[in-house]
Amino acid sequence: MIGKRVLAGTSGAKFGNLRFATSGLPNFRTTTVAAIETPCLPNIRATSESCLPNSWTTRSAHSEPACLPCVGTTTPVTLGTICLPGTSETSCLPSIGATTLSWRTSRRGFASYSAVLDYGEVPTPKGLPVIGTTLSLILAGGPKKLHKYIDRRHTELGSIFKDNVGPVTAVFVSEPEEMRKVFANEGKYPVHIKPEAWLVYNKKHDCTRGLFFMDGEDWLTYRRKMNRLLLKGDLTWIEECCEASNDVFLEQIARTSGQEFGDLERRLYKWSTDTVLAVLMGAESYRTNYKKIENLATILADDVKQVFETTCKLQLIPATLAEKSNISRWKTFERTVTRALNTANQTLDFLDKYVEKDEGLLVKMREEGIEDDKMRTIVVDLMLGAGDTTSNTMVWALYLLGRNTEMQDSLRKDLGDSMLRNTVKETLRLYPAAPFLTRVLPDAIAVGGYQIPRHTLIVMSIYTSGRDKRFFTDPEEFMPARWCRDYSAATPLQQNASLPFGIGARSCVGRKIAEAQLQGALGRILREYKIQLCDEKQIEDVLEMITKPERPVKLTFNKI
Ligand code: HEM
Repeated sequence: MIGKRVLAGTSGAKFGNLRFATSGLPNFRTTTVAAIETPCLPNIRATSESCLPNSWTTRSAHSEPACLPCVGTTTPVTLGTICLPGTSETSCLPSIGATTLSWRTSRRGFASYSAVLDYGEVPTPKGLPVIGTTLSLILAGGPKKLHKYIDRRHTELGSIFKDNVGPVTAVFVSEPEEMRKVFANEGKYPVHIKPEAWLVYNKKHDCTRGLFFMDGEDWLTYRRKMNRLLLKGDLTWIEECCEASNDVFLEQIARTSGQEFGDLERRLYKWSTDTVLAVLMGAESYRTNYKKIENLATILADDVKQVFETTCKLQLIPATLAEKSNISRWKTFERTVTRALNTANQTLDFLDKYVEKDEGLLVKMREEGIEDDKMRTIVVDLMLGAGDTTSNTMVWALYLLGRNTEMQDSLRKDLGDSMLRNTVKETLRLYPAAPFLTRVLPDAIAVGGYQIPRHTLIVMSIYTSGRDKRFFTDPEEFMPARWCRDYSAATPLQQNASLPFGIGARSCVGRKIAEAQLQGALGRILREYKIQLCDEKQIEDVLEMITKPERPVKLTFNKI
């Protein structure tokens, strides 16, 4: 009579390794007892048509919600005994992975039971002892293909599974609602994972770093201040700064119009660096002094690119080991980071001299009461961190548009803000710069029907959720129009399925800068030029810290 005990029990009552959360129970004491006594879950489907008093819905971690038909009888029926792990009939629930069992009666409304399975039940790929599934990852193409490997695992094991990636065990989640739940439970000081090589460097050189590396109260204090400056209120000033750096970029395009726009990636790093410098100085100071800072901006952009490349080369080796054995890759990385930090510091001193008006982020940060040393730390990190994501997103946008000249034509006919926003959104859906977002939660949480202990590394598979065909028809297709408000498929679930900037308190603080920069530049390029790829062959995406094209994109801007 476990069912009865469940009904009479309270929400969260635990039986064996199952926990039941209940809702609406008082109404169901009599009618549903019999039904609740019955469900050996795998049998529900088989017997429902003839036996269940009303309509049932089962939702499992692995299957779509399925509504079992109403059979029009109101007589409670006992089908058997509930199967619970730890009782004599133990095998049913874990095998189906059911998480919620809910039912509806004509007179009494709705109630549901959630069965939360133990952490040990989280689906796990078969792996070898000690090395876990590392071998499978290597066979799938290694860390560069990690996002594809994880995507395949989701297809195989469902929207939640546990895997060892190298020495780390992580729970991967791809269901939008469950990802939201993780963010909603991230606590006051959300914790994300930082690249190990950087942590080792910071420790060795006693180097304090910006927002991405901060934690606890220190992070919250400065994050709130930066939110006020970069995400809230009237942000037209940011658009003006982006316009100023886009002018420089568009001039370069004009000079090379009709020929291959060589060194695309490097030039886009420079464009992203210019944008950050313009934001720091303010649009007018940047325009007036651009020539004076141009050389330093070029050196900084190249340094940032190299930091990124040398960090990627350390991806395969545990950084602590690389540092201890002082291998040449570590030495190169260390040298490159030190140089980039010096260049960024030097650039900041230089910029400060040329801020002429009461404008720009440097002035605003001082007004916000951010102390000079803290400002330096935060700003230097913005210079080092912002280049990769925006430049790379621009490469993908140009590639996707270049492959689809008809799309370019149709966008040109309706080049309003919303279409440009949709184009950036769609680019990031297909190629999210960060294909995984990480959180380590302060408390245990039920995700996807499993109890995840506190401090477990939870990885949100943004790449997989953004290509989920339940939310995006023809998910591999580049279709900016799918984000139009009147497009029938644009649902809140879609919004949650594509989270390139993350969500919640620790989401990207530079989002408005990135969007203004990308939308502004794409609008001007599309208005004035046709983007033509030099090589039409499809380019695969690889993971090198961010989702990148596996070979350089080559293209020409042809004046319209
Ligand atoms: C397309 C461009 C960009 C994308 C896709 C992107 C994406 C992200 C993501 C996914 C995070 C981590 C969120 C998390 O852990 O939940 C993040 C954090 C961050 N981003 Fe961006 N970003 C972009 C551009 C920028 C730019 C232009 C800046 C600055 C000018 C910037 C500054 C930061 C900072 C400082 C953090 C750390 C925030 C914190 O830990 O509080 N990002 N970004």
